[in-house]
Amino acid sequence: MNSKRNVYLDLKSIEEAKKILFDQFENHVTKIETLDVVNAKERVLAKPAIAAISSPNFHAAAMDGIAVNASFTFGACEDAPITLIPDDNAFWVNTGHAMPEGTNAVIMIEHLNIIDKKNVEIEAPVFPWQHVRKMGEDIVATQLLFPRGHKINTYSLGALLAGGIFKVDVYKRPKVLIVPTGSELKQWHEISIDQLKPGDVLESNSTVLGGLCEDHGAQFDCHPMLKDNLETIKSAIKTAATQQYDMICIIGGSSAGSEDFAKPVISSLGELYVHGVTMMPGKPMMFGRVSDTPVFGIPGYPVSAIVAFEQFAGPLLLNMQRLPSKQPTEALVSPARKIASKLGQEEFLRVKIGSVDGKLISSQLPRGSGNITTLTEADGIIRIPANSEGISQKEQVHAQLLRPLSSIENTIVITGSHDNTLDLIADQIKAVRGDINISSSHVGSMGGIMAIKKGACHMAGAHLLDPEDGTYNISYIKKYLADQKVWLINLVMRDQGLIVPKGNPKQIQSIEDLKDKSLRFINRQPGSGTRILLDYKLKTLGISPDDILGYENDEYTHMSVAVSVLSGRVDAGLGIHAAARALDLDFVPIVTEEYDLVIPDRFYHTRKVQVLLESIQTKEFQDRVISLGGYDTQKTGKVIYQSDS
Ligand SMILES: Nc1nc2c(c(=O)[nH]1)N[C@H]1C(S)=C(S)[C@@H](COP(=O)(O)OP(=O)(O)OC[C@H]3O[C@@H](n4cnc5c(N)ncnc54)[C@H](O)[C@@H]3O)O[C@H]1N2
Ligand code: MOO
Repeated sequence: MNSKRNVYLDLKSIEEAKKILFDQFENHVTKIETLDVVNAKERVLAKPAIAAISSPNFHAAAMDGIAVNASFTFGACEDAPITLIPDDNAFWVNTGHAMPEGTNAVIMIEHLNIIDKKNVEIEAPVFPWQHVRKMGEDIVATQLLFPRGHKINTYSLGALLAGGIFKVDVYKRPKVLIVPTGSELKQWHEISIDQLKPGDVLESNSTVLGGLCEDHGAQFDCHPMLKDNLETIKSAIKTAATQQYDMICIIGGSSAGSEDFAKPVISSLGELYVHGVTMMPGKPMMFGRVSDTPVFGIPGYPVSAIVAFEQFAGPLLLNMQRLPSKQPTEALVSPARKIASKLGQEEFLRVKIGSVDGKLISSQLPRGSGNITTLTEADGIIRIPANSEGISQKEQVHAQLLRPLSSIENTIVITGSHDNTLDLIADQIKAVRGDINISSSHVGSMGGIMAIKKGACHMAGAHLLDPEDGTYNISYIKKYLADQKVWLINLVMRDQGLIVPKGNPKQIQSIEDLKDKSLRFINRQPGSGTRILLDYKLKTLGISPDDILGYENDEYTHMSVAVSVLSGRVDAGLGIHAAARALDLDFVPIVTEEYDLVIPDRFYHTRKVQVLLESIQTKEFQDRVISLGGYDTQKTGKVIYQSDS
């Protein structure tokens, strides 16, 4: 360790930090360049676009037919048709032709009686300018087509060309240098997966931030990755600040660790304006100035990096091209459960959103800012203000939407117990219907039943054993969902058992073996079918939960139980065979259980649910399920029970 630890000097709110940023760099606007219109898509006009010519630039026939002077046709009727003589008092025209001298109307060919080559009759008069596109109808020469600041989209290209504008003056795209730092980082193209050692981290932020630069109209260069070394990073930033970059983003090393150098680099080379913003994720972000270039210290955690960029660097890049900040699309959502949040920092909470019974319901995703999937899984972001301790279940709140509402509305929301085949359904359904999505969240079987009761999902995955008669789910439906008609459809039969390390080093053969206090166990959360199964087994075997080391520690999915075993944190956990197989662990079978889908009748008959039910009955789906291991599909898709209330 060769450096002092950083401390945040003075945390700023997002608004305060933005004000400082814009006070400092408001006037940083890129230079102007002249481009051929055809190369100017997505660029921003630095000068107004004034039409050079009118469009059409002449009176043009709008239909195929014959051009006439309307006054010549007045008085024509069925009893007294008027004869037109082509090339004399009328002229054949096609759509788009210039109107011949002296004419001001077009009669469509289908309204003519063609007598012979020389004589054409009409039985009705026409009014002046009928079926004629007058000169300047669309664009008039000297008209302002677009003011400066207009972002040229595909439609704009058509208007510019039609208005005779072939070159435009646009703001240059800002150029950003992205500097990934961290001795632990490995480039994907320089390492194979099997060479990765504990502590190595695949570098991904520079690709993501580069993409975000482009989304904000900028270009980017990626600096080669730098080790955590103050002098190396300092020298790279010093050089970069003399080059033609409009912005520099140092990634990583923004927080308080001994190897976090962004802050000393910026302060020693220039001036640091802000270090620490009261937001989560992204708190340690910073910015300052080196030479005249804005330099950001972007936190290394992937979600923190994205939030920090989108809140600060992105808007500054837009301003450099005189574009306004992006305004996200929002919708009012109802949280499925109460959301707690820390006072004093504005939280960007990632949520899944489902549309159930016409109401948008949000369910919270994990908060970890190191987990990029909390964003890739998210349908929206709820911003919880710094002065709020959270959101109650009764409140409706605004969520920024990350995908279109139509796509959210076409999503089947599955809540409840976790099973690996739910991921297969999500993929399989896409093979037949690209517009239907699956969103599953894992809250345990009882959580799923309760979500159905509350109208918060379209279906629930459940495997709730009734110890009295050995049936699954039916008695729970009768007890908790007596007020509605539901269908119980089997998804799979699956093996539940003890997931143990490869080779089963502790020779665990049964649940009784867990009584050995030297064995560490990981449980599932209360209300999950697996937990109910364990409790049932313990009861019938006469084992007290106190006899099991780790009974009180729980995980939410089979896969996280398997990960706990793989990491060596525990010696065993109860879960499905497929989870053990997926991570190449050993498995001691305990029971074969029924995993079903509980579907309210009002959703059962909808097209999207029927598509799902059809897709689980295909051979392709069932073959994929079998290949996961530990599954039987003989009852898949069968109606197990139908309640009649
Ligand atoms: N004692 C404290 N520790 C931390 C604090 C704090 O206030 N006090 N803040 C935490 C918060 S909040 C955040 S956010 C992180 C920010 O960390 P750094 O910006 O210093 O980033 P690193 O430590 O370098 O990396 C964090 C994490 O991200 C990975 N990483 C870094 N760069 C990349 C990249 N280009 N691509 C992919 N992944 C990257 C890195 O390997 C680490 O795992 O600090 C907390 N700590
Ligand atoms: O800001 Mo950190 O991003 O809260 O994890």
